[in-house]
Amino acid sequence: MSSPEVPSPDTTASDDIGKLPPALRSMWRLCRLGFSYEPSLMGVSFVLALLAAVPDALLAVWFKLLGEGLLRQDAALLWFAIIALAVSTVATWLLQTISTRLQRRFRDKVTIALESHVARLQATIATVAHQERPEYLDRLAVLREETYTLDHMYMSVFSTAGWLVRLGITVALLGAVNPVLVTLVLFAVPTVAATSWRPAVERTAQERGAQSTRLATHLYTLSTTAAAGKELRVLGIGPALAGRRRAAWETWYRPVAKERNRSAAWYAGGWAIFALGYTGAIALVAAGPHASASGAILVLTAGARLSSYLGATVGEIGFLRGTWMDGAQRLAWLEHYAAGVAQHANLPAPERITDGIRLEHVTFRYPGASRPALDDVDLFLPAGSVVAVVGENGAGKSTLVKLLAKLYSPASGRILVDGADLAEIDTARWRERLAGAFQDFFRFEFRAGQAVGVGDLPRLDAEPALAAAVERAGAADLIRALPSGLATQLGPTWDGGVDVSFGQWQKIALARGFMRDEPLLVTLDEPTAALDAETEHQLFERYAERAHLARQSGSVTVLVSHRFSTVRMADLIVVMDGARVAEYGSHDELMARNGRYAELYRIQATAYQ
Ligand SMILES: Nc1ncnc2c1ncn2[C@@H]1O[C@H](COP(=O)(O)OP(=O)(O)OP(=O)(O)O)[C@@H](O)[C@H]1O
Repeated sequence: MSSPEVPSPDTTASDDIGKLPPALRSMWRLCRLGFSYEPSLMGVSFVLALLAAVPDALLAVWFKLLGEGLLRQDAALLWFAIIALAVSTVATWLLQTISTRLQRRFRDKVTIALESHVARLQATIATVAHQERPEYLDRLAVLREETYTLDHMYMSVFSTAGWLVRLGITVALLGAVNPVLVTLVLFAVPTVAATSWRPAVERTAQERGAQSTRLATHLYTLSTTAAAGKELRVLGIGPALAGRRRAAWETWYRPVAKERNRSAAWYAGGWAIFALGYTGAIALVAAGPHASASGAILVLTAGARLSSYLGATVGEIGFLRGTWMDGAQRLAWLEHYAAGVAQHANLPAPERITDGIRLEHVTFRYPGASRPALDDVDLFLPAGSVVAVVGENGAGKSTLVKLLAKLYSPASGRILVDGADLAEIDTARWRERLAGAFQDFFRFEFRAGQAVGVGDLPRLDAEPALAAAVERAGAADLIRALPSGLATQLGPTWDGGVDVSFGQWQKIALARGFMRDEPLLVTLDEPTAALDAETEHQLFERYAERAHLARQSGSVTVLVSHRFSTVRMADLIVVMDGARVAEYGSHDELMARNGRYAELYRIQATAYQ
């Protein structure tokens, strides 16, 4: 089955992340998505939910006949009513039970499919802005919570359809006693309106405070996890953090509670109106012009059921309005955003780099930032070279690396790979040819071999490749010292898991970055900051040597480091200053120029003497 079309958000919105896409189309799309995962289970569950409603709603008729049989002393009618009551009750129970079991199965299967869909979307969006910008994070934080409840949506749709069938039959029965009774439905309108309006109002208040909830969750994680444990205790800021968490939660909760109280008052008012109508209906049938005992029995039973059916229907509609509509809209927005970011780049990555990577007037500003992180950068990174990037904190070094990895696109200017615009090269294929490691690496708590192997997924368990990567990263001693070598589980919270030091985690990250054999670009963004200067120096000496031997592959290595002893062995050194390239050249050239590099180099050399 083809994937349902994704509704596009309202791009006329002034807010630059765009409004959520239209509600109905998003909800319909989510239904079709569920159907595309499990068509038969969904179809059968739906039909059974409708069928189960019929005998349940007919109970009022059998009660009426029972009353009539008793009043008329009609044994045949009495027995018919009794058998019909029994059959209806058993049929309702049986159909309901089968339907619920099937719905659960459907729900379990769809849950995992939907969660995987959302996770895949977020993890594969080509750029990282959605994981760094507060507006995106707030929108996605709500979606992440809702993903766990989206599966309830399908159950709720089935139930709502069942309740509507019950309502339809009940209203028809009431109409048969006295057509005026159909107007009872009108008395339910305020309740239905209040119920469907309620979640939207509450949701808006929740989203307005989403940043405070994120802060509260962040502070809770800080207070309860090991990562921040030491600092927290040494600084003695635990109680202050707990206080701030409480305050952040209150900031979120106060307006939400206010909205909840306001909408609850409207809701209660709606129900009071229905109660008035119901009382009037009973009075009309029991004491009106054509009063009859059996009519009164039917109105009493059907009317009472009407109110419970209505309660259930509006409850489901309220849930659907809240979760289905909102979740569906957010999901459709995420899909649309992912498709938009996918950039229709279809050039393949080159087999090898023959000339080099050229940055032409590249300017980039982070969304919301007042000044550019890269400003009119012109640079040539020759094929087969090791290029070191140095500069003060915030000079734009990591940003340069992020642009080369296509995690962001330049606002203006171009990055050319052997003359081909990087923007035109398919992002996934470019990334397949990247390797490297970052200072803010991730600790993959897998088996050590897999924590390295994910650096080149097709060779996840390929022992020779793992051993080579470990050797390149200078991590062989570390792996040997682990109780089961590459098979050792990392992370103390897992069964038999071991913890390793920060520097050792960094070596594992580095080995992961060295998994790919023939990358076009290797980005090493301070990947050895946790290692001592001597170890880093030896590591890069070996690395640079190997990079020079493999020069003919054309691979370009970009190394960001603050250690000039490491930097000096690079073929080309780029000095960044205030988002611009201040100078570049080899170590000897830059020393001879006696500029910024020479000054920084001497300061560090003196400090180490
Ligand atoms: N995700 C982001 N959102 C907004 N601004 C950012 C983001 N990342 C970096 N910046 C800003 O962009 C500028 C360049 O940052 P970048 O991380 O490239 O510097 P850097 O030279 O790598 O610094 P360091 O040596 O400290 O790692 C800085 O002013 C920084 O505050």
